[in-house]
Amino acid sequence: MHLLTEMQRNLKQYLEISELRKPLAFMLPYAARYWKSYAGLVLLLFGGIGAALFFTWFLQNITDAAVKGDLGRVRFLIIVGICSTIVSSLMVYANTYLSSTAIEKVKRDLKNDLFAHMLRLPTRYYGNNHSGELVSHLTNDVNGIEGAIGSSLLGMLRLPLMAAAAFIYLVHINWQLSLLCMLLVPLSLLSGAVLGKLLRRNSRLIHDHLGKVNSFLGDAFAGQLVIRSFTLEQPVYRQYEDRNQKLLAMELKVARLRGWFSVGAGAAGTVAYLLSMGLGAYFVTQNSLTVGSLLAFVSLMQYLISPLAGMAGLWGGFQRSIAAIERLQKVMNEPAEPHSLLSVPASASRVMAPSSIHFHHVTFGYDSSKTVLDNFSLTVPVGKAVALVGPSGAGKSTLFSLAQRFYRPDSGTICLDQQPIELLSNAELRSSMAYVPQETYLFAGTIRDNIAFGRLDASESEIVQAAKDANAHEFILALPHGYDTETGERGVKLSGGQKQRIAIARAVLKNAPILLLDEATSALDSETEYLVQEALERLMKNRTTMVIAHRLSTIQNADLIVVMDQGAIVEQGKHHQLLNKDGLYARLYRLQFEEKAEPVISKAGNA
Ligand SMILES: Nc1ncnc2c1ncn2[C@@H]1O[C@H](COP(=O)(O)OP(=O)(O)OP(=O)(O)O)[C@@H](O)[C@H]1O
Repeated sequence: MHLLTEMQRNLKQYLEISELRKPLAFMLPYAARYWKSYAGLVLLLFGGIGAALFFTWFLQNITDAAVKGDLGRVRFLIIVGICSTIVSSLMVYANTYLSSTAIEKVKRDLKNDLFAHMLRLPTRYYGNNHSGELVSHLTNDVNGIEGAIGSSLLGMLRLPLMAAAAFIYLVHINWQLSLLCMLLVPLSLLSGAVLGKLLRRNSRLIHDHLGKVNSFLGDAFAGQLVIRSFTLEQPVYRQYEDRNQKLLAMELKVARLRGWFSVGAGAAGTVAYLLSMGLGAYFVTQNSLTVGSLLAFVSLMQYLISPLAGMAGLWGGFQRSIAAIERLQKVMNEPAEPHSLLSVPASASRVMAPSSIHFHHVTFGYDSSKTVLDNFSLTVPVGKAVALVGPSGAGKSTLFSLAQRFYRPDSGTICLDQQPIELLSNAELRSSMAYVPQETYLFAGTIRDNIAFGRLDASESEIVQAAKDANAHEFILALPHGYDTETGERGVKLSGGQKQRIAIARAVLKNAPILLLDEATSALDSETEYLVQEALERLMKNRTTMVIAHRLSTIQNADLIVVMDQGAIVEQGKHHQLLNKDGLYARLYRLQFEEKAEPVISKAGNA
């Protein structure tokens, strides 16, 4: 008894049934939505088996009728054969159509769910995973599931059913010959199990590698200007070539595995075929088997042998799909944000009244090894502008990320007025803030679309007004198609100053009571700088504003300047107070002043 359960456990492990359970359970609800198509496919599967048996019967009978010279029966059988060929062709069409519909619909649903889930994943996840890898999940992996929910799965269902039906028919024709076929069963189970394990492991490696190649390509295209200006085309091409070569080597390994399996399965089938032919011919000479029965037997053997040889392909496709599903499951199992933008209906995202922002004893680090903000406290009063200044890495941008809850503090609280932001949904929190980033990201689309991201239901006149307030209207009208001008991927067609004003227009349109402004570091010509500055001052009016200032000349009118260093406030006050203090602010200010002065001196020296 103990030995039996032990054997059972070993066999289970070998066939990896338990490992298959989770990925298949994950796919089941998706497939279940299209149960009608699948039910149709199962019916067609039985229809297909019936057709195979029918054609065997047909072969047996037409041969025997021909041997007996019974022309009337031959004629009748030919008519029956033509009719059944028409029916079986229709079944092939229905099978192709139904399986494609079911598979494509499941893929669509899975992509939608996956993307929705990805949108809800915490910011940290995006920091740890390359965008190319994420795209790979939505493309390579989703396309890779086909084997587990489509052709391979149905093929694998068909194989044992067909084998069982053929076996019953074979026993009916001649039981001694049928025993020969039994040899094939353990052989196919064993080789399938071994091959499955190897194929799945290799397929997982291939999917992982594909994800990395996608990430590499994403970088290569996003950074193409860097590649060109540093003439990195050759080394980048070589790296791609290497990765592609590695992929080829992996694919060839899988091909070799499948090839060996086909050889083994084919050889086993041929031996069984030759044996049954030889033995069958002997039975015919002994008159214990008719010629028709022998032909029927041989044809049935083909139904058994060819799927067995094809099993390498089916099993390979199936295992490859399981590896893809496992990768998708990993993403879907990542915990999503609890207060999700997507889980809140749009109507709930109301614009809040002007409020103050309070950081109470906030401590935070992106990872446990390094504290970025240490017991940080700051109040930004209603309608006032607080400028954050400090050396690179002081933690200024981190404050913005925490205020928008892209990350959560390790300890301490952040409040709008007296309300901790933890009590607000993402929609409530983020609709009360407009963020103008240092680098404006322009999505592919028109200028109008890009401004409308500030508020999707804005009218044309509101969009134009926002552009006017952002000092962007004039330059937009001067573009070839005005507001309909395509900005192109990554907004390559606009200058830095123009992009900034589009970002300001977005913020104007959003009309949020709190403004988070990350001032651009890149220097603008004085006219553009004036236009940007004027637009910003208009935007800041009557809003609670936090501004990260890189150019200290622009924040001299701020209500409060907070100087940060290594995650803590080291000084605060008005511009002149801080200059008089002669501390870090005064040093940074002098540094910028000298930086500006230096080229002038060196130019003068050269002259
Ligand atoms: N996504 C992130 N993951 C891990 N560490 C990060 C991340 N973003 C920032 N850091 C680290 O946190 C620290 C503070 O960065 P932060 O961007 O807040 O500084 P900053 O004052 O805004 O600098 P800068 O003026 O250069 O933008 C730095 O040491 C930085 O390396």
